[in-house]
Amino acid sequence: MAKVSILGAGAWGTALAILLGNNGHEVTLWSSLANEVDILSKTRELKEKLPGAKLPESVRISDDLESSCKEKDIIVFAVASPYVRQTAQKARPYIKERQIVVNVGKGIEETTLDTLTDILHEELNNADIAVLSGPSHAEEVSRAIPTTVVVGAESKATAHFIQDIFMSDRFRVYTSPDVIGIELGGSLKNVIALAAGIADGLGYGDNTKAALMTRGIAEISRLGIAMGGKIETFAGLSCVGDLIVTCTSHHSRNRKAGYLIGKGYSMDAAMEEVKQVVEGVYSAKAALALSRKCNVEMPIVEQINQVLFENKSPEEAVNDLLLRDKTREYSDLKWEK
Ligand SMILES: NC(=O)c1ccc[n+]([C@@H]2O[C@H](COP(=O)([O-])OP(=O)(O)OC[C@H]3O[C@@H](n4cnc5c(N)ncnc54)[C@H](O)[C@@H]3O)[C@@H](O)[C@H]2O)c1
Ligand SMILES: O=P(O)(O)OC[C@H](O)CO
Repeated sequence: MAKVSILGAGAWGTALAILLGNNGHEVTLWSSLANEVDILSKTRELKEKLPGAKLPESVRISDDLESSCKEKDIIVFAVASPYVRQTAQKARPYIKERQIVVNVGKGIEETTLDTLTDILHEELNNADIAVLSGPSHAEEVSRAIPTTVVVGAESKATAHFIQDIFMSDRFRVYTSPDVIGIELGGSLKNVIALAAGIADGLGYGDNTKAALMTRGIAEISRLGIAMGGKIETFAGLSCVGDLIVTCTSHHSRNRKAGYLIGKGYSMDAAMEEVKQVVEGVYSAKAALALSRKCNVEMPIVEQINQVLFENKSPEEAVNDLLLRDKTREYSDLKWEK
């Protein structure tokens, strides 16, 4: 049995608390949001986000960061990306040397272009930072629906330690040394999921969505490899796997926001309607900035930015994608004659 603390009691933090509590670990679930602490303490359930999924009795709910961080084997960051840095700054005094910290959020900071593990490295010096990611909607994990994810860590020992703690007969965990590849796949797929949702909202078909998903993977892989990620990771759970689930699932917040934009909502109105964090909106500008910094072409990411932030109509964005200059599918593949 391990002592685990989860910082962030939204849908994902709560689903992981259910998983880890049922795995027999001593779990503390912390939130800075009084309404989350209140509702979970009173009802043991996040009724609006995960109806019917009860926390095991053993899970402790807390609003006290010091006791939540002290003497833990693992601290899990399940915080929406815009709040990761401030949460890490608040937790810093209570984090011990070489503390294992696992990021389970997905995003890139707009102002610094840092991944969430980069932020944790900067704010929690000397902690042992890892990432857990993959196709894993909280609505399904909280109901023990079979799910697979990957954990990335700098050392094999840390990856295996985290794997053992999270793994159950319904939650299979693979390991990988490619932390940056896992982070980028998980964050950038949200931007492509917005595009897939927009195509659905416009009433386009399966062909259009398959095109966006496949060319989206090409864009993510190009950037990811330029930033040091490994090609295999972009064909794995944290990229292709998560892209499939996010672009096709009725649970996806990113796909739903895109769908509403395709139906004519403004970005702000769509985010308001979804009511939960839409990470792709926060990562879209960062993805565009990274593509320019690394000199990597990302036409879908460019069009999504114009739709979100420059009032371009989604129909015009689709036309501009289809009418780009003719090109090869993969520039590395060349003819012999
Ligand atoms: N929901 C899912 O199914 C799921 C699955 C896998 C990964 N994720 C990722 O995990 C992260 C958390 O997702 P979630 O659905 O639990 O998000 P959420 O919107 O429910 O928020 C999670 C936590 O973020 C913090 N937070 C949110 N708003 C805040 C505010 N205004 N001020 C301070 N802190 C605030 C709180 O600690 C909150 O508990 C995201 O990056 C998401 O992409 C989500
Ligand atoms: O519901 P979404 O679109 O925020 O996606 C959540 C997770 O990333 C799915 O693995």
